[in-house]
Amino acid sequence: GNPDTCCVLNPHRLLRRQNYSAKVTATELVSYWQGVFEANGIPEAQESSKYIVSYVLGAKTFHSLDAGSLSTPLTLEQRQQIQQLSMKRLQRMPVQYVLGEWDFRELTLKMRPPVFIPRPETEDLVSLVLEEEFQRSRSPAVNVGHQCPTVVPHPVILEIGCGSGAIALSLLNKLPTSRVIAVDKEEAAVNLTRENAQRLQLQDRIRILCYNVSSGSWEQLLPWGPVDTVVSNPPYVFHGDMAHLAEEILSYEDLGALDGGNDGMRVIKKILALAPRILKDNGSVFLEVDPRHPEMVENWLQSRPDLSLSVSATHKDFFGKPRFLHIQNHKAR
Ligand SMILES: C[S@@+](CC[C@H](N)C(=O)[O-])C[C@H]1O[C@@H](n2cnc3c(N)ncnc32)[C@H](O)[C@@H]1O
Repeated sequence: GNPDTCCVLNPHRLLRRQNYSAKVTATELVSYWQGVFEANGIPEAQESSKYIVSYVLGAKTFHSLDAGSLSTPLTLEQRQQIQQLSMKRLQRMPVQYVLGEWDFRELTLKMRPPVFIPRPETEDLVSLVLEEEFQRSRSPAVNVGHQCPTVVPHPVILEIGCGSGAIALSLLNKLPTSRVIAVDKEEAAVNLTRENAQRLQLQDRIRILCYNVSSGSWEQLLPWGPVDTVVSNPPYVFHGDMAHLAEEILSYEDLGALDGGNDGMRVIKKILALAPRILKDNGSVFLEVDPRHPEMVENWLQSRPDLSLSVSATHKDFFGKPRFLHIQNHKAR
């Protein structure tokens, strides 16, 4: 076959042909690896290449590199590290796992397969919880009389399915008087949340438990008594849609983090059945869901009046799709 095509499809051979004493700049290496990724059908070829080169140069984004770093020839070690990381991307590993870290809101979190990589839309789920907590802290009901009108509440938040800890740790970071219980059924997720909490010095206000919402006993979730808020980005993909997910997801991420069963509601229903047992009166549940779910959840809650929960608001994601549910508890436990 055409040797050039052959080399592009086989980057080892192409790299051997490169002159290792040549001076190669960051900009040139970005184009080089972009070309290799494109020739191999790797999605987001340019972005992947930029992230890898920037990471090795100690920057978050290519955009943030100054003119000096862009024009300085890379060292052999840097080029070899870029090659090593790019080889992983060529195996369709998501760039977040390739780099081993990713940003979520203002935090940099460690990432490790197969623990679910936080998605950008989930940042909006965190914003909704923060808005509610800020509103509560301003509400006169939380003041404890004349002696101490400035007392702020100390919300207790439960996150179900914490993955890497993105939601739980972002909430702790923004709510300095809050405490969070973060649970996940997977040991790998619990360990990664723990590591991320420690790296971010947020370990003192969090309890991290291996807990399966389908089988665990609710008493375990109350180390600090009834909770103000339950938040979850549960597995909610309809089982029939799983096969259409990108190869990056199917090969590297834990599919148990995504597969919500036939109607995507398997774990959602477990969370809603648990919520009234552990929430304070007027406590809230915030869920990220599929756009088909808000109506399905409303119907299901109507068929379960015993849960005393109702949808109080549905919020849209940045594409205008209904993706976030605010559900409220109405009665004493
Ligand atoms: C979509 S991921 C969300 C991870 C993280 N909260 C985020 O937004 O990046 C769902 C998480 O729920 C966990 N999970 C799935 N089923 C569960 C169950 N029955 N009980 C507890 N956690 C569960 C998965 O292991 C996974 O970490």
